[in-house]
Amino acid sequence: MRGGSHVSAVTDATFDLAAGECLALVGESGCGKSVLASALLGLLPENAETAGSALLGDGTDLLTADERALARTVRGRRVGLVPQSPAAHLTPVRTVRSQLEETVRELTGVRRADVRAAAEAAAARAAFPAGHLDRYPHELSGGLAQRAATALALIGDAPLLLADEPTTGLDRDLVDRTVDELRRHVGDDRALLLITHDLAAAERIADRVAVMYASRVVEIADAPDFFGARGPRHPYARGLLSALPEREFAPVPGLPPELSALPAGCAFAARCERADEACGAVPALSGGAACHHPHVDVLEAPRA
Ligand SMILES: Nc1ncnc2c1ncn2[C@@H]1O[C@H](COP(=O)(O)OP(=O)(O)OP(=O)(O)O)[C@@H](O)[C@H]1O
Ligand code: NI
Repeated sequence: MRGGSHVSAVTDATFDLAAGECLALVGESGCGKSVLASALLGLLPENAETAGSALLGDGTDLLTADERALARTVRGRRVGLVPQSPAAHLTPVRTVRSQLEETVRELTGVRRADVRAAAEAAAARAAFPAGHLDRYPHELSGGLAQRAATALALIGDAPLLLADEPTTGLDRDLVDRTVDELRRHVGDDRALLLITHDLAAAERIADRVAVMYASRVVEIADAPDFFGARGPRHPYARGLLSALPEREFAPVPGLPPELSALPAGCAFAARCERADEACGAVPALSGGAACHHPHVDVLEAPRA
């Protein structure tokens, strides 16, 4: 892509997401999480190549649907997005109130007389202070822009909501409040894909966890298993969890490979104490982990 080189940003990502469910997608910076979200919105750059499919419940394939259909019937309506860089998604020349009201008019059947109140209610859901509604995006802190973007994304009540790092720049209380609100959005009949670095936020609201490493989904697990005594199966996922301050606070040694120069076999092998010659071949995702030597024991040091 950039400079003519080819980046495999997402490979072998297979998962499903049912109504009523929250899946947290976690993994280090640059592993391909946001590219995956872009693919699910039909927002990949023109020169991107895709293979496979990303199906909505009615069979619409988000990877092949034409741009007009995506813009008219999918984005915002059936697939909502809390973008990773909200500042870039807010319209610079319009106040937050005016953007919220426009989205209410576009995506809901609210009567004209009630648009203002509906916009204010959306702001309140995302803990965006009413006193800042008449500000322009450049007058907002990062955390406030984040909350404005979350408020906008909640308005359409989309059956699938993608939240790409929705808690960046928020302190712990607001993180909890924001993810709880996103979880409420799911209810019984909507789904949430929460992309996050914040494993505590994932533990708080996710039903399942998908771990991405160097463009691949390397583990999918039920959240209570993943965070509980059983622990993750994949050595990388175990390492991510152990790196948490409230656990062992020991980072995974080494760095992930460049996605433009992925090794032939398991991309984690170079950092993995379990690696052997079997790892020269890419492991398939089976039994919840893409690993030749998954952990089958329980975590040695369960949480205090
Ligand atoms: N438009 C693009 N052109 C070329 N490469 C890109 C493009 N967008 C993303 N990439 C590359 O794809 C890879 C995955 O990027 P992505 O933004 O999905 O990572 P991420 O997991 O979301 O990271 P972060 O946690 O930092 O947001 C990176 O190597 C990035 O440089
Ligand atoms: Ni990202």
